[in-house]
Amino acid sequence: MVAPDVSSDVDAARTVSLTGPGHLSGSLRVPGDKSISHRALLLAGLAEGESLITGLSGGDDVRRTRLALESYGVQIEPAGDGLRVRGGLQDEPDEPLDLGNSGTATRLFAGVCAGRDGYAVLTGDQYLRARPMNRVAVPLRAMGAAIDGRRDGDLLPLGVRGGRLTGIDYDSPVASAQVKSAILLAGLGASGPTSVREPAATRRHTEEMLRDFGGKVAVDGTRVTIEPSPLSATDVDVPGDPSQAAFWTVAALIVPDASVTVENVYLGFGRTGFIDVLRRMGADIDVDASTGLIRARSTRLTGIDIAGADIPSIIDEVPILAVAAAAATGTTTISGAQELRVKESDRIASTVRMLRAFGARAHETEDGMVIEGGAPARGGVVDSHGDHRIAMAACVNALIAEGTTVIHGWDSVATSYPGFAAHLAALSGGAVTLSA
Ligand SMILES: O=C(O)C1=C[C@@H](OP(=O)(O)O)[C@@H](O)[C@H](O)C1
Ligand SMILES: C=C(OP(=O)(O)O)C(=O)O
Repeated sequence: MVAPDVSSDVDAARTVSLTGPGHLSGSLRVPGDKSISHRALLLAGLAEGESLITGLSGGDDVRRTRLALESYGVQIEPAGDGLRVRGGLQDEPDEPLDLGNSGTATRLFAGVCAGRDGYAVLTGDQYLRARPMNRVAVPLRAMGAAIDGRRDGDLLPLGVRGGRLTGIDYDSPVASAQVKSAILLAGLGASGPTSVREPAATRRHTEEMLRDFGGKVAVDGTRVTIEPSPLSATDVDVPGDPSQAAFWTVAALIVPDASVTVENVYLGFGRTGFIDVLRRMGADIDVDASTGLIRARSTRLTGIDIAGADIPSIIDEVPILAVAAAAATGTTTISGAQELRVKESDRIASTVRMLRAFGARAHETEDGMVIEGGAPARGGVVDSHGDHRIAMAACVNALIAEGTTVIHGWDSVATSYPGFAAHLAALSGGAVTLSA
């Protein structure tokens, strides 16, 4: 069994190379779920009392949430394998909040800052500073917060002057758990109830965990309502990240004679769409929901159509599913995925470019891509465009490519999965290693 978060020197390398084809077998645990880690720390910070949070993602994104809470005066200390968080935020942070590469941390903190009677500045790295923030700023302004930023208030750095919010009933134009979460967090301290309705159901971590911390949350279909309520401390043990398990699942399916088991994975609502999609492609995958186990074995995959309704539950898995599609027989069409254009990179463009670097036949459409599977993969040169998921997807594709693959921008992987390279080395029995 390979443990989560085994860092290696290669994690910090700007450029790596590896040579396929590789062999793959064994079992592992992936890092703690990133979405749940952000929320566990944040809600513990907002709650009255001390919470012990274990199993956290060791990636830089979650570290940014911890640092932002500390800027708000929250006491956070190591305790065994976890962190002990003593809840209680000051009205305003002592310094600008630098959220690094994390869209989730930024949007969730926008909601927290809006609910506090103080001033906060939110910023991040060059990729985050290009991502849209009006999707959260618009509803938070409607609740009474004053929010401004570059490009008509849409881009970081954002200045937020919060406090004295009024509850709203908001119809979100975008299916986004980050938008939903920002509004619910702001609603915690508003006068009156706050509701948000999404156009399609997204991951439910915020509403589920708010309840665990004593929040008054009601869910009616795709509409969530929060009553202003104090939170009280509770311990959280974060399960493994399904979005990271997806890389090893696809690797096991496309590498000949492979079998990989991932244990202790979160398999709750809105996160297992990649398993459904892969099964529709013919994949041999076993799931044991009671232990969070996913086992995948080499399978001949077939191309399918992946459309709008599938997208929210695979929103972060499209780059690795595209690798599976390129290895499949037949054509895969992905549509209704325009949200991918505003992730860490434009993931429609960067995924298609990555596939083409391996000799695959793929092209962009406005809201997705078309991949004609079956072309033999040959090693190529890939640029991650600063996007961890493109770098990891390229690494998996390299396992079935003839020759050497070079990946520029590998260091982005540390935002979510330090130790990915060590896990690959262990699963391949030392046969595939990344060289810096
Ligand atoms: O709420 C969350 O934790 C996340 C929601 C998704 O973003 P959107 O809400 O922008 O779709 C996802 O892409 C991101 O990695 C994590
Ligand atoms: C989109 C992602 O994260 P975030 O929006 O938090 O930067 C991701 O991890 O794929």
